[in-house]
Amino acid sequence: MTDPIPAPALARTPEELRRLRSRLGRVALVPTMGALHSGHRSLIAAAREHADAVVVSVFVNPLQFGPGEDYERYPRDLDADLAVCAEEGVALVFAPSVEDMYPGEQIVRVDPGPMGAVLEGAFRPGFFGGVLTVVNKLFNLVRPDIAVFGQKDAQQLALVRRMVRDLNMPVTVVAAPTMRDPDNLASSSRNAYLSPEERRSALALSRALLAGADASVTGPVGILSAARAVLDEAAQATPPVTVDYLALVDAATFTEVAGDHRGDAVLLVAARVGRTRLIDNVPLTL
Ligand SMILES: Nc1ncnc2c1ncn2[C@@H]1O[C@H](COP(=O)(O)OP(=O)(O)OP(=O)(O)O)[C@@H](O)[C@H]1O
Ligand SMILES: CC(C)(CO)[C@@H](O)C(=O)[O-]
Ligand code: BAL
Repeated sequence: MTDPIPAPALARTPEELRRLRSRLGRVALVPTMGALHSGHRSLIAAAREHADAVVVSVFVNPLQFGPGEDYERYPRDLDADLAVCAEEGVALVFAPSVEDMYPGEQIVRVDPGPMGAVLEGAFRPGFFGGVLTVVNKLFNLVRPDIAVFGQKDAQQLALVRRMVRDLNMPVTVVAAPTMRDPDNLASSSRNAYLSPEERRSALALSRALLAGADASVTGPVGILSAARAVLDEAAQATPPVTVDYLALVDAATFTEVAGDHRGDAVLLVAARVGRTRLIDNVPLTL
């Protein structure tokens, strides 16, 4: 018989967190909104490589959701998340209530600057201010040495890196590559919203990125037109894929690249299928 998997310690309040955190040495934090999947498992595995103990936060942050977004229906299942964390050898799960994270009005917020106003920031006004504010709060509460973020949310990762640099935060940011389901759809908690037909249409996102990456020797114009051709076809599918943006940006600044760009870039797509909004990206070296 195999030994039972030890359950991670669970902190529901900042006070419980403080007490339990003090017993851990070098900590790697994996911030999440729960509904843990293989993408989160890979972040936890990366975190294990860098520290004595892994702390996972599970918090659906109301500050980063706009009106009409899916805050209310976002999947929440703490017991399932704790089971995943136990399997992955997580030492401590921090799952605070909204009241504990925001006991009064959150007046002071982190300003993400111009990089937070484009792409995801343009389609979700206030989103990155909400993300960076809660990440800052989580850093102050957990006091991690390392924090692991997924490349899947590429603009979020770039902005967290920039916040840590610009505000001299004593945290090392580690990036983990995007995990994909067997059909190549980027793993995401929001995939659970998709019907089988919507999921079939949604596969156009990864196909478009692959077409763009395959055209990388042709430069930015060729990359974007190869990806656009796949998305144009998907716009006619049933159910249709409605693109919010397709962009090729500098990996550090998130400004759109010109024809003579050399260096690290990211090809990004955001699109809606039915009521579900999905994002995906592929890093490229031009
Ligand atoms: N497929 C993935 N591969 C690698 N990292 C991922 C993947 N999906 C999410 N992450 C990372 O996990 C962390 C927590 O993300 P989150 O809990 O929002 O998951 P999510 O599945 O992206 O959810 P959503 O559906 O809300 O976008 C983030 O750093 C995010 O980039
Ligand atoms: C980083 C994060 C946990 C902040 O709420 C969230 O934006 C996410 O899950 O990517
Ligand atoms: N995965 C980023 C969090 C969000 O979409 O709200």
